[in-house]
Amino acid sequence: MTHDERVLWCEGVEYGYPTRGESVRALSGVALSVPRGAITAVVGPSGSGKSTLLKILACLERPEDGRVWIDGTEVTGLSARTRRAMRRSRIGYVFQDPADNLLDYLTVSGHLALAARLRGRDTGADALVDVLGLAHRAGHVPRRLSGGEQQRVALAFAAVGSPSVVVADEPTAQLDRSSAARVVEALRGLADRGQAILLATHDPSVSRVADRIVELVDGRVEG
Ligand SMILES: Nc1ncnc2c1ncn2[C@@H]1O[C@H](COP(=O)(O)OP(=O)(O)OP(=O)(O)O)[C@@H](O)[C@H]1O
Repeated sequence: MTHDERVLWCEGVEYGYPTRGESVRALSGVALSVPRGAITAVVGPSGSGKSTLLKILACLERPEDGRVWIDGTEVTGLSARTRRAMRRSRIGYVFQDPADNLLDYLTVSGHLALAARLRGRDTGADALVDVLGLAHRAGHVPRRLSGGEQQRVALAFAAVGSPSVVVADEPTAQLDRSSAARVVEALRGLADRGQAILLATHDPSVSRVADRIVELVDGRVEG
């Protein structure tokens, strides 16, 4: 990967969770780059640090040490307010549970309009609805949608306005096989349109379509 292709990267990331007595080391010296137009999958055993790494890269947590860059800006030292603004405009985040991603009272189109307003741009919202196979669901609220459709709405919400990166933590974990397959297709469609995607997964059907695999073991990148 050339340096021009990467939109998000980190070096020397360290993180530990304070617990009574001693801290649980979750990440040690992690370096990673995420290029545009590709799916980067973080894989590894349960507890290896995948979710922690995604939260740090998405500016939801600060690392204890190490640095993170988004579009060439080093974000670890920025104020909480600037980090929030960075997150809103440059990062789309998809949580594992569809219920955590959507608002009960908003339709699919309502979600896309809200995402465009929050991000300050609405480029491609209509095309996203098509790419993600949601056109026939535009007027529906989440409870009228299947879990897989809800995750595709969450992906659309995350991708409106083409943020620098869409980050998805185990996006298929709560889905059956065929719904998961549609979500995987949707992720591929977004990447093929140039979107950078970073995800964590246990699901081989997801890691199979990834362009790059990063394996974490005990908080370190393998290999
Ligand atoms: N809030 C917390 N307090 C204390 N320890 C935590 C906390 N969250 C995570 N950890 C620990 O940090 C390590 C990394 O956890 P993390 O959730 O990042 O792993 P993961 O690879 O995403 O796991 P999974 O695949 O099970 O979701 C684990 O040892 C975990 O027990």
